[in-house]
Amino acid sequence: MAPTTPHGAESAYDYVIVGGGTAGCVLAARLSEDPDCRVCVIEGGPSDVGDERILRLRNWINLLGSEFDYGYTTVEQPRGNSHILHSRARVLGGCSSHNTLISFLPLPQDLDDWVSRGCAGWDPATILPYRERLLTEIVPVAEADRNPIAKDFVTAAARALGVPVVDDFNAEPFADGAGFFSLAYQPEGNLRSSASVAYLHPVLDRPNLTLLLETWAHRLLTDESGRTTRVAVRGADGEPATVRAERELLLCAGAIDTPRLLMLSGIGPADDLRALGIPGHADLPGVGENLLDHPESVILWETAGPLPPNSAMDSDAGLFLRRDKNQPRPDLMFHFYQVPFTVNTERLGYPVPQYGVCMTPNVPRARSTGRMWLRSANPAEHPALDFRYFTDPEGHDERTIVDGLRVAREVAATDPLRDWLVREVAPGPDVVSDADLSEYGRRAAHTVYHPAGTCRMGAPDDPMAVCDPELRVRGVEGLRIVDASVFPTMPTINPMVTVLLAAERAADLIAKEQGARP
Ligand SMILES: Cc1cc2nc3c(=O)[nH]c(=O)nc-3n(C[C@H](O)[C@H](O)[C@H](O)COP(=O)(O)OP(=O)(O)OC[C@H]3O[C@@H](n4cnc5c(N)ncnc54)[C@H](O)[C@@H]3O)c2cc1C
Repeated sequence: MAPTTPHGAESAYDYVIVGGGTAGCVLAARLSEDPDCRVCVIEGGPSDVGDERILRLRNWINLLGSEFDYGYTTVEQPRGNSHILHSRARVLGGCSSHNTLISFLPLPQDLDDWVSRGCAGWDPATILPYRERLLTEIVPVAEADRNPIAKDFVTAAARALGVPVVDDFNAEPFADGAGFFSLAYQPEGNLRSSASVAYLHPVLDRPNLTLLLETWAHRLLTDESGRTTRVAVRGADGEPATVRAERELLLCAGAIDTPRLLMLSGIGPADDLRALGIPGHADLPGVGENLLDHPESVILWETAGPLPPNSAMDSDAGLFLRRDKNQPRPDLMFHFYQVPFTVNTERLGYPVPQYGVCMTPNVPRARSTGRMWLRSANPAEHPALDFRYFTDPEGHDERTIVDGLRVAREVAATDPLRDWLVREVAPGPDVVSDADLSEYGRRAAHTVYHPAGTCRMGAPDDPMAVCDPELRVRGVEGLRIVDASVFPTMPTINPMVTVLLAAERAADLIAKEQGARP
């Protein structure tokens, strides 16, 4: 932890937010509602304002691996796929400017899990009412975007599996069901209602809100009193500078970059950091641990010809299933893609059909957890990510994928979906045994792009908790984390709305604490 100011100017604000992503945009908008409160956002990527490539939801797939993607890779995954590109958005709005904007409230039991992990104040009765505050426009996929084959997938899934057709997954907690998703978008024009569009665009002219774009935070610094309130950045012009928070520094850099920044600043597992020559500031062994994700696999069919063209973002419908009917929550989830997603099957040698669809069964509450760590003290070097996919000793995650591939075939064999499909391309009808389905499913696996948990919150006596339930970093004064890294466990559903709710709550926690100060 370098206590000195690097070359370049130091500017000061009340709150400094590192990362203008999903959570960062919410916090920036909420904290700057008070005109006397000076808020600065440090964002590594460019603005999304007026950029059609970002703002048009259906272009999301073209952003994968683009200039707007940090493009993390993993260490070898002996039981999974070592070739996954872990996309993380480099643009204002963060992953909400890149993702498919599927919007689910967390299920009440997902939040109960957090409370049982020592996260007081994150119970459903406290958190779910924040939905009323969300500024993102969340609506079920519009009728005009409902492709006939996706409709037939929903009908076939409900018929084959005996689950209800769900009109609005956010109307009430659900146990299982098939249906079109709700998306944070404006169907007219296919425009994103990302955290950036919904929260920041309307308030960009606030004089008390400063955005430092294309600016990379690479180390946290202490001030004269020992509080961690300053951050060393490299600006768009390549020049070093320092930004100081007079009230609090808020880390919103996401589940990969928040722990990365902490570790580069000497906040993390002390022995590991010392071995890299990084002076220790706070020994927090949980930083980088508990790397969570939703792993998925893929099953691919060729269709007779081109499909009707309408869609919101090519994966508009899905399915939740309970294999264990004694449980209140689904334990298997599917996205239905009306395009062939072949990035992993092609690498395994399967043909790429000109016209096709796929289903991607995923593991909603995976039991394999991973970790990430720094490879060196060089802030430019990507950290090592080890998701340890499919390594849980009970084999739960692998079993879920095998069951998912079989369930997918049942749905595909059911009217009215059946008539659209010419043949199963991958893994192909000859792959039927548990062992063969597992081998294929794990090698063709992908991520649903939901890393979380790497700075988890927890009870004061939990040695692996990085922050307390009010999101303050333990043993480090002046620093709070607000992003997907604080999740103690993975919610069953796609997590963006959970991040938005967490950021709304964080804004309240910060305001309350500020109000309590003399
Ligand atoms: C392709 C894709 C599809 C997805 N689809 C869905 C979906 O449909 N529904 C859903 O619920 N979830 C989806 N997700 C996941 C969801 O988008 C994320 O979980 C969520 O947006 C994470 O929010 P966050 O605030 O934690 O981080 P982010 O939104 O990633 O924000 C982090 C921000 O910090 C900035 N940053 C990072 N490091 C630094 C630094 N050192 N200095 C300055 N700035 C920095 C980044 O540029 C970024 O803007 C998807 C994700 C991806 C990538």
